[in-house]
Amino acid sequence: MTLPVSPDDVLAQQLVQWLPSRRWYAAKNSAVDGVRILLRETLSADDALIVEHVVIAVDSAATDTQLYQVPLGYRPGLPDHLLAWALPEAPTPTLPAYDGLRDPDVIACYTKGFAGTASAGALQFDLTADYVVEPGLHARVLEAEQSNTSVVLGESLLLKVFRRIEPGINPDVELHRALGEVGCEFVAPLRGWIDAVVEGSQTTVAMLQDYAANSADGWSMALTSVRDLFAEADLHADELGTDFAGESERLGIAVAKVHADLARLPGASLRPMGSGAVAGMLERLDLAVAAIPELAAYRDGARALFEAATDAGPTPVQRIHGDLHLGQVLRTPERWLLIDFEGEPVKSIAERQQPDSPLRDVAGMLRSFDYAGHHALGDAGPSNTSQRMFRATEWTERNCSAFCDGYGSIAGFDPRDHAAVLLAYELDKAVYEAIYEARHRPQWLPLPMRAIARLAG
Ligand SMILES: Nc1ncnc2c1ncn2[C@@H]1O[C@H](COP(=O)(O)OP(=O)(O)O)[C@@H](O)[C@H]1O
Ligand SMILES: O=P(O)(O)O[C@H]1O[C@H](CO)[C@@H](O[C@H]2O[C@H](CO)[C@@H](O)[C@H](O)[C@H]2O)[C@H](O)[C@H]1O
Repeated sequence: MTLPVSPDDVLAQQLVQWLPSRRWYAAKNSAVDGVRILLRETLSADDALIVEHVVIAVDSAATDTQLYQVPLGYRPGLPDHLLAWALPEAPTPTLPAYDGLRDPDVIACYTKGFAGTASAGALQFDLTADYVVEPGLHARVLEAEQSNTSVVLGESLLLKVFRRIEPGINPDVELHRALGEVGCEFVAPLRGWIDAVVEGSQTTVAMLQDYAANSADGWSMALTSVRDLFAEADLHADELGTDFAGESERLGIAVAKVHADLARLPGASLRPMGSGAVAGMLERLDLAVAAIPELAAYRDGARALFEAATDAGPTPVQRIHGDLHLGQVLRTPERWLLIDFEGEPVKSIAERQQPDSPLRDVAGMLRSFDYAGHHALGDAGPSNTSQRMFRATEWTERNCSAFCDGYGSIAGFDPRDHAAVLLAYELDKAVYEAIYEARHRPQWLPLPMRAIARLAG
């Protein structure tokens, strides 16, 4: 090998330029002031390929320091399909570096780590009892790159490499493990995880679980049903071949069963919604107003709705999913699975580990039915009073109702009987969505705006 890899200070500069264009980089709107390399572990090195597991701290004046993981590959000449994933060239001649999770040969180092056939260095690979991983599994990265990067191994396992990491155990691993231990059928079984010591703290860096090969996500299925509704001008939602209400009811049952299993974890109790929770919701609304000034008109209505929830008496609190929507559920041939228990990405891990109301998850699903029902309308704004708007709302109400029926049949209470609390969580979620859409998908902003007007107007 003739060329060296970039030294730490040069690699840090390359990453400063490269990070803002990554889908998984969370602080896109804040300038990166600097990158510090916290861990740089060589997993494999020969003349054709060097593999490094890199953990960095990203400093920015606008946000707290954030930690990210960047598995890197280096090759003397990058093949065409890796060029799109390359880091910017270094100022002095060095081996070209690229996002390693786009290269099956790099991923093979992680598979071998689980199989126990490669040295793991600073990374600690764990498998759940008696589980065995074969070292030669074919690797395929999931194209829909989201907050993290997920790789399918041998069409039977999913390796999710967390991008933004925080010290401690990641709730996705923690809750999948806890649910597996009590035999919950509504999550994909956890098979393993990887830890590293980062700045002195044990930190989860990746998770291995069963890959549900023949599954469809709830969002795509719901959209198919809505598309068919719009195509059949004479039919109501309940007359469609692709009526979704049966699935929504089964989904309600699955969510309630997961909640029942999560309620076995420490911290479950009955609690009224306190003034602290309302202050948090109003704080979030203030953030939304700063980004979308027209939301200021809903401040009084929102405050009244949030405060009504504090008078509503105690409701259960426990560990929950925390960011539940139709994109976080998969329909396998047998049942619904809930995925991605990381919680709301804007909260710290410590916040996400606090007991919270299961009604927050229910509200997340109700918001998602609202999104699915209305997103195909084109002009989804409040001015759309067409027949299609009427039918979209009919679809949404039908599926929200079926979901609550299913949930109530297991939970022992109907979420709609806690209307004041449920509405507060729906509004809080819509406010969160308004911030999310303004930042990432402004053309989707009318969806949460319409909900805020309905709930707090
Ligand atoms: N166990 C699984 N089986 C099959 N596909 C899965 C599984 N878990 C996640 N997925 C797919 O991977 C995508 C990303 O997973 P997710 O856990 O939501 O990651 P992220 O945190 O990056 O959003 C999901 O949208 C889903 O399509
Ligand atoms: O990436 P995550 O799954 O953690 O969630 C974030 O992105 C979601 C969009 O991909 C966003 O969800 C919103 O849009 C969905 C449709 O694309 C809809 O089903 C959800 O109800 C709606 O909240 C989610 O809020 C955000 O955290």
